[in-house]
Amino acid sequence: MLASISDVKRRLPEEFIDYIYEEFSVGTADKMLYSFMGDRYTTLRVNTLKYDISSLMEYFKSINIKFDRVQWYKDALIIKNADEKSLEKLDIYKNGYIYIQSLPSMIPPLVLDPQRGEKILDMTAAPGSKTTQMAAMMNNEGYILANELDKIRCERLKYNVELQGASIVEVVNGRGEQLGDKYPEEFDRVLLDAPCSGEGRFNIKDVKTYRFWSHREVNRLSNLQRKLFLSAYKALKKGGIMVYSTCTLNRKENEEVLDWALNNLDIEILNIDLKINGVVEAFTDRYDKSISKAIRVLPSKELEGFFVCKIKKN
Ligand SMILES: C[S@@+](CC[C@H](N)C(=O)[O-])C[C@H]1O[C@@H](n2cnc3c(N)ncnc32)[C@H](O)[C@@H]1O
Repeated sequence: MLASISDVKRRLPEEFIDYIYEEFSVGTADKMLYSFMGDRYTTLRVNTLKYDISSLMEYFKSINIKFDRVQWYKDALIIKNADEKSLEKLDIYKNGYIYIQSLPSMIPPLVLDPQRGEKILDMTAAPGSKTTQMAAMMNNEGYILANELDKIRCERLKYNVELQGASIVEVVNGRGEQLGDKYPEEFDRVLLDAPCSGEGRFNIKDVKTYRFWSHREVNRLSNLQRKLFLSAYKALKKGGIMVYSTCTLNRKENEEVLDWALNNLDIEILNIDLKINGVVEAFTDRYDKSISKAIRVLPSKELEGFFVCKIKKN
């Protein structure tokens, strides 16, 4: 039986649903709730270290896999008639020629824009979607330190880095909070794709996505995100660029972390140039107006929810 919006309201935490209707217009909130029914198209990125988009499209045509291109990213495809499981059976998957990744998750590396030869820190990196994307963007020239706290996820990160042939990546297992003191002002760019409450990826068919949500957990994460932000700031060279991103919707883990950072650190927020449908400005009603340069990807049938901000250290 098909799920309905009342199933979404019944299954997700009531306080979370109330929050969505308080923060967004009824029309937008309804659309977001529809998105929590799940069932998005599978999307992927070609690994340009091993393959290229033209060959991939030719190959998919030859095996009758239908796809759409993504107007803001030439290396990404939306797959119309195959799911993740069937793509995983293909040799191009097993050999690391493609990486299955949601579209919004591809945005933070595009915004960070790592350059060949640079030194990059990926502070919370597993399972490595963005680490491997950055290594490909840099054509394996430069250096990426990819850190992850969770031991099991760290193994997954190592596996993906290896499979994708991302040879400039060094994987380490530790607390991101400690890296700023360990590597002061060492990196040209830092990605902080922070641990978060994941509200943008809630799916009523997968209880793991929302089971642990609570206001208390959101507050805990907001505190952790500030510590990670401070560490990322310390590890960044003066004039360096960092990206702060989450896949969650609430203010505490997004605008409020930035507002805290603007009040306590010497940073400025930069414009994001990508033109993506379904993207809106961050909230500024209670915060520094420059926070409007950060973007919110609203969760929809096409995209999971995301928050992305580009920051310069002065
Ligand atoms: C949003 S996920 C990262 C996703 C990853 N950037 C990607 O694109 O594949 C956040 C990661 O942070 C890790 N983490 C949580 N607390 C951490 C900490 N204090 N230091 C470093 N990593 C942490 C989590 O285990 C999780 O793997």
